[in-house]
Amino acid sequence: MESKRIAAEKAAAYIRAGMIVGLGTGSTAYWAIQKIGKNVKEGLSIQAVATSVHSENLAKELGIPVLSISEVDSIDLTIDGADEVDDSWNLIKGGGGALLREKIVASMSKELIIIVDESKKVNQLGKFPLPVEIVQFGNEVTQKRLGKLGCVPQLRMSEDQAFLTDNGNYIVDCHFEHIIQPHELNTTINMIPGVVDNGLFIKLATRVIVGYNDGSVVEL
Ligand SMILES: O=C(CO)[C@H](O)[C@H](O)COP(=O)(O)O
Repeated sequence: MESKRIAAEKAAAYIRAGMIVGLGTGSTAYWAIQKIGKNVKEGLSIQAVATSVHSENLAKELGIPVLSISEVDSIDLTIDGADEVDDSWNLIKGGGGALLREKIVASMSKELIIIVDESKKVNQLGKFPLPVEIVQFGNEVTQKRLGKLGCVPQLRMSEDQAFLTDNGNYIVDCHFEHIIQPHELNTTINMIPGVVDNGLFIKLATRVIVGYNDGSVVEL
């Protein structure tokens, strides 16, 4: 908890007045949104774009002005969490189910600061199941095709129903264990009909900030 908060607060220090700021999703991004809300209350003038309905609601509760994605052409700085970060700063994201909006916002951002606690740093991606957002139509065959890529696909459930993203789609968590060529896998997955996008974020992060349990925080 503390390691996530300190990473988030270090990232928030990069925000300058007048910026359009992308707000990530998850328990680490939560702390960034809290800090931004505090700064806004103290007079910082920014506008934000959120990566999920949940983050948007939180931002509004804290008094952060939120724009719709349709109102912006580009974003100055986005702060978001990740489920895994490798040595090349490639990421697995989507543990919270927000990968599609997160990837769209990341791709529009001049700077993407990833904030993680130390448990998220890995040498190779893949231990964390890779989330893939798929449309409901034909989802059974899409899941089978994902399985042929060498993973065990598992439809994400919420209680006894399929989990639905903010976009009304399903998430399949693909258990690979080892992802050797993340760039190629990203392309291959996204070529499957029915796949909307997947949680591999390749060469999108411009800064990674890691919070440690001993209270230290390191920018990679
Ligand atoms: O990609 C995400 C949500 O879709 C999150 O950034 C990722 O799951 C990390 O979450 P947390 O900070 O709670 O560990």
